[in-house]
Amino acid sequence: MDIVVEHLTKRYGPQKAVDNISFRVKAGEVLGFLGPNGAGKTTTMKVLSCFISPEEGDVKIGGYSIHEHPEKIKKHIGYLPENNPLYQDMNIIDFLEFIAKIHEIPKHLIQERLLDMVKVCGLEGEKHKLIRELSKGYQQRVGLAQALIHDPDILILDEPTTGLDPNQIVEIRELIRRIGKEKTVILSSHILAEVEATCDRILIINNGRVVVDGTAEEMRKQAQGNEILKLGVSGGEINDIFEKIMDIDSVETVDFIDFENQLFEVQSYPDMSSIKAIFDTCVANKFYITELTPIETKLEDIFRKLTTH
Ligand SMILES: Nc1ncnc2c1ncn2[C@@H]1O[C@H](COP(=O)(O)OP(=O)(O)OP(=O)(O)O)[C@@H](O)[C@H]1O
Repeated sequence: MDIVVEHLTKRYGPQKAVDNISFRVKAGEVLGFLGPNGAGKTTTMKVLSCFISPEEGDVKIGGYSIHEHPEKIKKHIGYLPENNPLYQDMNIIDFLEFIAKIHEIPKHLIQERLLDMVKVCGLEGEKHKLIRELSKGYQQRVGLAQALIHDPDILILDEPTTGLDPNQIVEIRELIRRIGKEKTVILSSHILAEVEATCDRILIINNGRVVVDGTAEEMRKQAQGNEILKLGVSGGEINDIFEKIMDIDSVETVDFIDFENQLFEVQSYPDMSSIKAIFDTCVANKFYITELTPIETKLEDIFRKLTTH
């Protein structure tokens, strides 16, 4: 099921929490919704899940508009809200049964669905425990199970790994990746590595507006520009090495990184690579290379550049 968001605006009083955003998610895609605190991620997810209405714009899910068919849309959406509110005094099975009834799953199918969810979300060992007795990671699994119980085509997960320890984070990410093979998923986070590890595509929002829409690879390419290399050279005097590298036609700048270890940062002219010429120059001058590695623009740097005011 495709999601089409068109010119969406949501205000809280005078503040535009979401400001004229448009994007699409194709069926089967896992989209990472990334932005700093207060960017408008939760607000957008609540609109998509039909919990709040926008002032302007529309969202079409499988062709249905949120304005005209919110009830139809809700049947196709599984939503895991931020902070995952659960009924603490129910055990897992009773809680999931309660949610299944809310979704009006036919009585004769409920038992099968419950067992399915317990299996998919890895809850077998804990299924008779009260929710308040569960670790945070297991509570998050219960949250995923409640979002999935009516077998929705679309899963909307608001910061699903917040508050988990590193092992739990890896487990929940793996679970999401597995689920993402069969469903369209939108996942919000303010952690870049998380989105990169789990998602096919990344949408960065800031101050309620979309600032980037693409794959991690595309973002890197866009920001990369010129080739930048970290170069270590020995077997010669440092200023001599500096000059010989600077003499290479494709080299635009050479900077010292570490004088003692003879490390340089070498930047080439646009669309040029200096790797072969550096190698040839070192051989011709009887220098030897101790290190030659491309310096990648970190996604964190791109994110910071795009989202700091
Ligand atoms: N119910 C509300 N009433 C008033 N303002 C709100 C309400 N909900 C959100 N806001 C404001 O709208 C803006 C966007 O909030 P939102 O929760 O959508 O951001 P977010 O990207 O999910 O942030 P976070 O990563 O911190 O959860 C914020 O400035 C927030 O204070």
